[in-house]
Amino acid sequence: MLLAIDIGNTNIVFGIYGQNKWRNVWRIQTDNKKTADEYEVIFHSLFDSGKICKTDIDRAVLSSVVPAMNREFEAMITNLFGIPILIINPEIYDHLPVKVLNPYQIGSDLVANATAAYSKLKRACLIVDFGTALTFTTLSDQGEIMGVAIAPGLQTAVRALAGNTAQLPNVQLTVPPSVLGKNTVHAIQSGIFIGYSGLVDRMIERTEQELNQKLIIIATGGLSGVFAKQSPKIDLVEENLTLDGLQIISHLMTKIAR
Ligand SMILES: Nc1ncnc2c1ncn2[C@@H]1O[C@H](COP(=O)(O)OP(=O)(O)O)[C@@H](O)[C@H]1O
Ligand SMILES: CC(C)(COP(=O)(O)O)[C@@H](O)C(=O)NCCC(=O)O
Ligand SMILES: [K+]
Repeated sequence: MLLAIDIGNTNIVFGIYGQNKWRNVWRIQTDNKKTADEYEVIFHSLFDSGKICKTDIDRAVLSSVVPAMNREFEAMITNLFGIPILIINPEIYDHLPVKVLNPYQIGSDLVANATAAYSKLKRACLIVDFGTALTFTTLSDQGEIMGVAIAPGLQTAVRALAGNTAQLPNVQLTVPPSVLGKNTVHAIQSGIFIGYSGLVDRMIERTEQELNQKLIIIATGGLSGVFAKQSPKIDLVEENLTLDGLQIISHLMTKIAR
């Protein structure tokens, strides 16, 4: 079975894939102060509670957009499983079904997302990833990554407001009852949630205009489920898109190595 790990700026998502499905998926906080030993304890206890036998895992694949954590994770995987690790990096991009035009200036999570989306759809699409950053990655019918747009994620925007003002609190991101906030919490929820739905719609419209074609819109990332419910332009929500991409890349690279 495969262990796939996606280190994002807020969360580390990892899963075990075997017999064509994700058997378990976990989400833990990203903390670059934790050591390999500490992550080993966390992985060990989650595997135990998921009744996953360590010896059943024979391959690992890792995407990280927090480079400072890579060494600890490599050490952790080696200590815990003693198996080979594939780290997603520009040197393998030539082997992928998607074409990466600027390999050194794109996050490996976005490449994994693109690989999963294009492998599933085989046509032009736009991936909206609601993570720490809100990213838009567009693929052509031929699988070329046509471009990326990056905005602050919703929670990041809320944190920035709370951090840079004396009187605004951190609020939970839910849909407000009205655009006209009647208290501080609703006012922020309105500005962020309704404001961002305009941002997302505009990015989709503008991308479709510039490419002069309709795109399939896929949402992923922490807040995709909450957001997609009130956004008619989003066609699909794929919670595990990044992990799916990692699984596909691992499968491909294992075949090539044989
Ligand atoms: N299951 C969830 N339900 C609702 N919000 C979530 C969930 N998981 C993450 N989030 C929120 O989504 C944001 C981060 O999303 P995530 O995709 O985990 O980010 P990253 O990939 O940058 O680590 C955070 O604001 C977090 O609070
Ligand atoms: C855009 C991102 C910050 C998104 O990260 P996330 O929100 O998933 O934590 C990440 O993909 C990244 O760090 N990309 C590097 C982009 C570049 O080198 O141009
Ligand atoms: K991510």
